[in-house]
Order: sequence, then structure tokens, then C-alpha cells
Amino acid sequence: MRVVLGADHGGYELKEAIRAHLESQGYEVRDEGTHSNESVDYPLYGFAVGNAILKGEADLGIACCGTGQGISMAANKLPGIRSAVCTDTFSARMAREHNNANVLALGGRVIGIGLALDIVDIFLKTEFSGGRHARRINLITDIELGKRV
Ligand SMILES: O=C[C@H](O)[C@H](O)[C@H](O)COP(=O)(O)O
Repeated sequence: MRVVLGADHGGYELKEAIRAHLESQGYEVRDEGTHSNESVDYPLYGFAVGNAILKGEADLGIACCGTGQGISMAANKLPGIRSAVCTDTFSARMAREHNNANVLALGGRVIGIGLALDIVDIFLKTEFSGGRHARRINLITDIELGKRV
């Protein structure tokens, strides 16, 4: 599986830990930055993560900022991106199984690295279950496409 990572300065250290964790498990990792603790603007990295998925360069993405919120909001502006902020493993499993999330957003100032890595593992290993959930994802797509105004 190909995973794209992106983070601002608030999520930089968490992203680095996630990259090492994923590479040690054999994932193909694409790192869209940032590459230091220097202050940067999270929307650029949320866009980079979502855009890599939409361009077919990655299967799933992980986006980190201080809270996970801002970078997730930015990624979710891209049609076809469903980014979920998760602070627990149950939400991460459901975000994949029910919501077919393609980006996991995490807060480097919110959760510790141990929990974050558990959340990452569950997110990446859980499949979308389809069925009634596919109908609901299609409704989200309709909203994105302006079919419900
Ligand atoms: O949702 C936004 C993120 O948490 C950012 O990482 C945060 O706003 C950055 O804040 P600061 O510029 O004060 O480090």
C-alpha cells in the first residue's frame, strides 16, 4: 500500500514517527513535508496529501498538524477526499469501515505517539465495508458535486 504523509510544524514530529513506523512495516511512503519544526501553513500540506491521492500517487493519506483539525479541513476541500480526525482507535476503524475515509488526520499536540501509531495501524488495515455505507458515501459525493442545493 502507498501512503502519503503531510504535516505542518505542529505535526512534524508525529509525522516523522509515523514515517519510520510505516517504512519499518514495508509501506511505500511518500512524504510531502514539512521537514522541520519551522512554522509553516497547514493548508498547503493538507492540499498536498489530498492531491497525491486524487492524482493516484497514493492509496491513503495521513495528515498531522497541532490538533489535526486545520489540516483535515483543508484536505476535505478537495472533492473526493474524506479526511477524518481521530483521537481513538474505534473512530479510526469506523472512519474506514463506514465512512471510507481516505485521509487520517492526527494532532501532534493532542495524542501521544504510541496511541497515534495504533490509530494509524488500524486505519490502514481496515477495509470499507460498503453496503448501506456506500449509499451514504454516494450522498456525500452528490453534495460535493452540487446535486443537492
Ligand atoms: O489546526 C491547526 C493546527 O493545529 C496548527 O498546527 C496550529 O494552528 C499551528 O499553531 P501555531 O502557529 O501557533 O504553532
